[in-house]
Amino acid sequence: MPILEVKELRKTFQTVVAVDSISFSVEAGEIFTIIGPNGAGKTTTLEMIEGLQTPDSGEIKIKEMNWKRNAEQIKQIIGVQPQTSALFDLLTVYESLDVFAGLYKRSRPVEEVLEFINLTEHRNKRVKVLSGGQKQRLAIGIALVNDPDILFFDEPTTGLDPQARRNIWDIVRNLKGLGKTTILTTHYMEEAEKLSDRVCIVDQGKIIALDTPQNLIYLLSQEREIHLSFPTTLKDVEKFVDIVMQYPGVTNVKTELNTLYFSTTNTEQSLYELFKYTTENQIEVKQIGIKDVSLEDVFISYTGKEWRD
Ligand SMILES: Nc1ncnc2c1ncn2[C@@H]1O[C@H](COP(=O)(O)OP(=O)(O)OP(=O)(O)O)[C@@H](O)[C@H]1O
Repeated sequence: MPILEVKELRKTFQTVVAVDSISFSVEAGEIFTIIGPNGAGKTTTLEMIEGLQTPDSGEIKIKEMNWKRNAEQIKQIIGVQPQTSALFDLLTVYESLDVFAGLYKRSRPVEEVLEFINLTEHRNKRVKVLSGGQKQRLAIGIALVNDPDILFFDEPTTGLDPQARRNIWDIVRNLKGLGKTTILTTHYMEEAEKLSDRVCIVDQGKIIALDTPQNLIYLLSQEREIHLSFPTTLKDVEKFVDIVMQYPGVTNVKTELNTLYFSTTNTEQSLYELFKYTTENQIEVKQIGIKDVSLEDVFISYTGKEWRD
């Protein structure tokens, strides 16, 4: 049974349709990422699930409960990361966690949360002197104080440098290790690809694709772009191009200086044939490159437009 089910969720603001009939379900223990460009409807979707906004229509079930009937029980089992701007500058890290822990019936010891978000050594620092990454980790800590089953993080890594971003990824992965479910939003394709079990791509309030990152990429295309460089200019270039064209699945063969480029839907067989040929003809290969399809290519393929990060 899914831990979260969302059916036909819809929300409009005056003339803007922010969320347009969105449905999905999330299994316990998943890292589920909602990704989309600015204004796609990610925050509105998340806030409706968190009970912070009321949908115009649609259904939200969290562990078979709903906000109308079971608001108090739901609040005990979810954790929502606040915006870092909502933290109190003058409180220390420890005090910030302690204040929030006091709001719940069941809470985790603050020391444990500090350890989990790797802020133990900064426990007595005031919020205002923390770095951006430390503030985000503290905000995640606040979401953890009631030891929730489901966590909601809205763009937890926006604006952070690569190392600070990776520290947040580690926390999310550790939460998965504890069996927690995390639903997060992001602008970063790489983050969705590396971190998530499943990715829901939204654009203009609608889901345009939902699957594991691997499947999304695989379904789009099995085609790869391959290039091979040689130490010297190839002899009989035209003959070579003709031979490569005959390999199964190969299209778009071209050469430029000492490099051969082609696309193939059968990477393994094409490379096997190619290396057989270069070996038999004693052609030395200097470098080989294979370009993978990324989630960004998936977005462009579904929407026909560039990803606006
Ligand atoms: N309170 C509001 N009043 C009016 N329009 C709103 C309100 N909240 C959101 N919108 C509009 O709804 C649409 C979806 O906004 P939302 O914040 O959910 O998108 P988002 O994907 O989270 O974007 P971002 O990545 O920029 O945070 C946008 O067009 C936005 O301008």
